[in-house]
Amino acid sequence: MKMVNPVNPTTTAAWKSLTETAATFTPNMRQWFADNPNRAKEYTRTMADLHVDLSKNLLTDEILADLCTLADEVNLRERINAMFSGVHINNTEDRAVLHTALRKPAGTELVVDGVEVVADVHAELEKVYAFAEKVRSGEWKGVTGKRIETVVNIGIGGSDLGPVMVYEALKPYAQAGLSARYISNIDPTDAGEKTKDLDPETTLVIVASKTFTTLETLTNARVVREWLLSSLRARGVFEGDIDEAAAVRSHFVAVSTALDKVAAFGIDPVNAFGFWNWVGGRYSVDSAVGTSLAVVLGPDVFKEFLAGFHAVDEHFRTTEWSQNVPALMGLLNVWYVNFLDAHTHAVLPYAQFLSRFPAYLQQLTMESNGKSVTWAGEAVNYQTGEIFWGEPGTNGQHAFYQLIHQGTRIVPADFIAFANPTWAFVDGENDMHELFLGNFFAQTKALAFGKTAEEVRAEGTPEEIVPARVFAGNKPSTSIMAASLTPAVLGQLIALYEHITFVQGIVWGVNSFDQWGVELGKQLANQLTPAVAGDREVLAQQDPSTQGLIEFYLANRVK
Ligand SMILES: O=P(O)(O)OC[C@H]1O[C@](O)(CO)[C@@H](O)[C@@H]1O
Repeated sequence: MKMVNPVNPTTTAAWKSLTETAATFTPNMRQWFADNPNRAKEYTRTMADLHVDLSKNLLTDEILADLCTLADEVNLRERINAMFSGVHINNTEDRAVLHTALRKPAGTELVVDGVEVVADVHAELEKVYAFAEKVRSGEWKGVTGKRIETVVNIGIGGSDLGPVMVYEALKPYAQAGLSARYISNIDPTDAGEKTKDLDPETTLVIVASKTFTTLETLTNARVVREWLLSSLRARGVFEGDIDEAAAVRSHFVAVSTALDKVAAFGIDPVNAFGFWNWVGGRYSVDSAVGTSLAVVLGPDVFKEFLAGFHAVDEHFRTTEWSQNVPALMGLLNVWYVNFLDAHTHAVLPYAQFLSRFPAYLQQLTMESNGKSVTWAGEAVNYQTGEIFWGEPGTNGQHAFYQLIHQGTRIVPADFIAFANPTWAFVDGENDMHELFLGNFFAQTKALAFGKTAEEVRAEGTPEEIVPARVFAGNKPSTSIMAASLTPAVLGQLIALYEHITFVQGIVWGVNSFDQWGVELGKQLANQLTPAVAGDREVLAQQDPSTQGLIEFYLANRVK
């Protein structure tokens, strides 16, 4: 089925109405909450295990109604159905977009391009789980007969950020005696630091790359293979019957859609786990790309994680807009970006274990929606994309929150918190988690309601510094809570943001599933590398700034 051209959102009735509303919009959260004691209840939604309070957003019933109309006017429902049914909505790569099929329960069906994909997904998952169990039980041994203690995942972008974020988030579920590390950067420091205290005999390397052509990943894989072989050589491992090929077979497995390239690298195709070109890299943590997680956290945890995604998929696919959490959050973001001139979006998890979640979301949202042409190839005449960023609370409170509270910009913020901590400590009389959550509740309250000049004066503040101590309030935030950070809840959170990203992409009419914007830099890096290695002819072809930088490098490099 051919993709229908997107609707230019600025031509819709809802867009016009929202533009009119924005022109005279003077938010007053204090008033809104005073006028309607049910506001919190009326703007709170439940989705699977998530409790989502939207009431501290710059939102009225009228705006909400217009946003829902906008969703209809840009045909969001049809687009959702197109994605879930396998239409090639990634039109610049002529691919279906089916990360939602990765978490469909076994036994359900989905035929795409003549193939029953759910059966394929589960066959591959079973392969990953069987391998994971072998490593976990000690049946899988290193070449010298020792059981595996450390799994090193080598990948970058979607083949790294998802697995490392989930590993950090769900660490308490790791099997005792097993841990994971993640090498991504082509900066030699990354591989150097991550291997320096590792025992090669108990290390298993997973090379994860959808394309198996990514410079960083293949370079790191070669370097780590050399580290492993040379360390084993130094221990005399290859002096008897064991050869180097056997060591690579025992210590290297791969995850890729390009299994031929995996074999060329020397990894036994039997130890390669596949996925499909209809899974975008940034949407792939729930495929075999999560093999490190299945090994260290276990297949049961991984299954629970996938079930979390699926619960949100079903909510998103079947729920009307006014109750549909990903749709509402995506539409709200459009309201902020296109009508209230917000440029960035903060994600502030009150959970140390979610420290990598903002970085994960940066790839998800910015690689997806950082586009300036529509999927029909037309230049857009409105803003797209949002700059996602953030750090766990409370750390951020002592760093950048100042700007969110009192700066001139509007920074919509998503707060994420859990009723139960992973670690419990008591400090004197105080339960530490209560202190922690007290801060979370306080921040969203301060942002919404601020502090007036009268309130500042009433505290005895000298008049000349009253203005500096006023908090304007009306700073938008969404609070997302769950009982605990479980595998299912984490799957729900990821799927929530995947679908928020989709909603925004549909309103903006962009293809959220290609990433041509990363290509030019890769091409130029290939062209420039000889100059960096000292090739004067290639150097002379560069622009003066690039030449100057490379000259500085050549003059200062100590080899
Ligand atoms: O898994 P691969 O093919 O190595 O790609 C890694 C990452 O590189 C990108 O293609 C960007 O360069 C991402 O989209 C992807 O997640």
